[in-house]
Amino acid sequence: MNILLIGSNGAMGQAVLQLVNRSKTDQVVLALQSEEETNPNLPIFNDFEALDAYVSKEHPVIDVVIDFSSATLSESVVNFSNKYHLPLVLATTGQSADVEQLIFDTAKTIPIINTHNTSIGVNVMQKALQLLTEYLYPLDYDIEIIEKHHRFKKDAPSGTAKMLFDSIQSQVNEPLHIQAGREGFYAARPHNEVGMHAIRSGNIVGEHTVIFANNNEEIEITHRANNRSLFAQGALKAAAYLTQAEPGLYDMSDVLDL
Ligand SMILES: NC(=O)C1=CN([C@@H]2O[C@H](COP(=O)(O)OP(=O)(O)OC[C@H]3O[C@@H](n4cnc5c(N)ncnc54)[C@H](O)[C@@H]3O)[C@@H](O)[C@H]2O)C=CC1
Ligand SMILES: O=C(O)C1=N[C@H](C(=O)O)C[C@H](O)C1
Repeated sequence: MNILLIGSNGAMGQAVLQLVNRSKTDQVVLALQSEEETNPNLPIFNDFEALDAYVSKEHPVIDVVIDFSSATLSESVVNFSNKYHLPLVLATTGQSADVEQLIFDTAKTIPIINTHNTSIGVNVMQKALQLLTEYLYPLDYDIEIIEKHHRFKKDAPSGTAKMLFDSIQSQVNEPLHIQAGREGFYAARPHNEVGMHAIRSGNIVGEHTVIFANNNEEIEITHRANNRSLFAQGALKAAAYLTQAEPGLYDMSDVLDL
């Protein structure tokens, strides 16, 4: 696969490059990042205007776009991919509702995976959460989500925490309310509240815990990412899947056949 990598010198961009460098079949052929860098083997751009000018003039062969950058770029990433009919793995987190709508609309013309977590573990954990919620929420168990990440993470709560919430909500017939952190004195916790707590510290790669508890017992289910290569591996799997896919909005359960 020929990959256009958005966010190439970031923590995740570097993890993707390391993995691709060991591959016999995949290569990053173009890159975009905010920092200037000259690489004789890889054209690197700092904005979409320059990237667009190059692509429209040189017509490089690109099979897929992988984006691990910033939510501030997502609109441009989606519009660029659409303009050149390129499948898109959108792995960046923190998009606004407007951009989510743009992603939904654009997936009518190109294949898109919009996922906040490309790991196998988190995607299987979502299935486990659905089962736990189905049985325990009606029995009055409280549900809380705790996520922990490195000090450089810009968005909170994490995209994965929101995905886990969506899995829980999918099994409940009433609207759940996200309570982002807690402070001060207020009335008792309503049953349909899901607390969401974001820890930022050191170089924690990424950890997500969901607690189900009543007066007598607690169940905790935790996913801990020990390194970033698992996210890069998932993104490459997703990219390969999209190169064979019709236009549409897909998720990792399609890629992993869950
Ligand atoms: N879906 C998943 O499995 C995962 C998603 N992520 C998400 O990926 C994103 C990136 O994470 P990290 O690599 O840790 O961040 P980072 O801060 O280390 O890297 C960000 C990259 O985006 C580029 N960038 C940012 N703003 C830009 C701009 N205005 N113009 C051009 N380039 C720009 C930077 O130059 C850098 O290359 C975050 O949204 C994070 O939440 C991270 C890990 C896994
Ligand atoms: O920013 C990160 O690092 C991560 N972001 C993703 C998220 O917001 O869920 C996934 C992973 O936990 C790492």
